[in-house]
Amino acid sequence: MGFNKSKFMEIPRDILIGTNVLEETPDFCDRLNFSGSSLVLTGPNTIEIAGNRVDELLISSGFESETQIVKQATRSEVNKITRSWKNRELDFLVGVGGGKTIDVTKVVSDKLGDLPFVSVPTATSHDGIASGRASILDEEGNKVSVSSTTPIGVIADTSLLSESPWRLTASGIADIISNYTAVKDWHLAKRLRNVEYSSYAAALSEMTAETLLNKTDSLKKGLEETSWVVAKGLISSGVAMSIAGSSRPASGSEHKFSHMLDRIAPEPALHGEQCGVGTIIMMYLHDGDWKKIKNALRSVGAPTDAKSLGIEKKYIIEALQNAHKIRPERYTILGDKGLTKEAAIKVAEKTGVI
Ligand SMILES: NC(=O)C1=CN([C@@H]2O[C@H](COP(=O)(O)OP(=O)(O)OC[C@H]3O[C@@H](n4cnc5c(N)ncnc54)[C@H](OP(=O)(O)O)[C@@H]3O)[C@@H](O)[C@H]2O)C=CC1
Ligand SMILES: O=C(CO)COP(=O)(O)O
Ligand SMILES: [Zn+2]
Repeated sequence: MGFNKSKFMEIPRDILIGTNVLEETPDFCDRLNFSGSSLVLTGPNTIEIAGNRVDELLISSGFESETQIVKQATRSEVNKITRSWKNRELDFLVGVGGGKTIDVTKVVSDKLGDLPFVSVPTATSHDGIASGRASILDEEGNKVSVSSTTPIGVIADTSLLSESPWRLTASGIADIISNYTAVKDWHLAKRLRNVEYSSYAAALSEMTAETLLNKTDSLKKGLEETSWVVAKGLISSGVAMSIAGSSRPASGSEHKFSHMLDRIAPEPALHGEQCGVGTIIMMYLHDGDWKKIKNALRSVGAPTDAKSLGIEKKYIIEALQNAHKIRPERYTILGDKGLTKEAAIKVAEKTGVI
């Protein structure tokens, strides 16, 4: 009989971080006592950036390795990959790419009987790098956050990460900053709805956002130091989710807003970018220092309004009106009824988002 994963506080066993550490992938796999056959799951672009290199390194060190491209983070993609590999000899998985690829790797690992896997982010764009949570689109096209396998190891190559497009890094910074309102929402839900709350997870999440916010002036494109700082923040945020056993410490009303934009906007922006703009608005609703959030996002070049998100104002308003319908059991500042159209316009105008 399997254990109930929600009772586990799973965190990665080993995290390798530093310059050119991708080259140490086979040694890292040895250290994790892996042997035999691996499957490298990677993205259509990231296969060239790191996926093929990981595959080559494993093969040249005596592992058997095959590669498969993950096209999208959907349930059908997960099922397709699982079906093709479930009767094959596989000892471990390696997820190489952005948030979507790593999320799919987590769920495939879960479906293959908790097959151990290593997370190899190619960008510091999201805080799922080290967490056991995954966001997957279901058959109706709705994003669902599921508990899945936590990576047993993480390889964060700061030289590779520092060469990724700055837009991805800025998005990851915004995903961390969004912890501010996620924690405020969680605390509110504890007071009003008596929900399960972890002070440790909340404190870690908030401290991670605070630490990064105080460093935004030093975060610069192409600087390896920046990749170190952001990667550590993303890992720390992932650990907060593991302690909580849910994404609560890193996902509140601002994430609901982003998930709703993913559903309704014809061309959504990046996950962290949308969450960052959501944080400005939700901070305003919480009567917090939303200007500080906005200035920090602006200073790293992350979007702060509809125009820089590349999303028409009407979708921002629609998303604000409907965000509360995402995962309705997760109580936030948006309440059970959400914002009226008038309130949505008002808050978006006041904060300069539209
Ligand atoms: N599990 C969790 O706790 C969390 C999950 N998420 C999820 O993660 C996803 C967001 O992740 P994000 O990384 O922003 O989005 P994607 O995974 O969609 O990646 C965005 C794009 O960047 C490309 N890319 C990645 N690395 C590089 C690089 N080094 N150079 C050039 N291009 C690169 C990807 O390539 P390619 O096409 O090859 O993939 C992709 O085209 C969302 O689905 C979100 O829900 C977000 C936060 C937390
Ligand atoms: O994006 C996340 C944390 O940053 C995960 O949150 P969700 O559970 O809302 O997908
Ligand atoms: Zn997020």
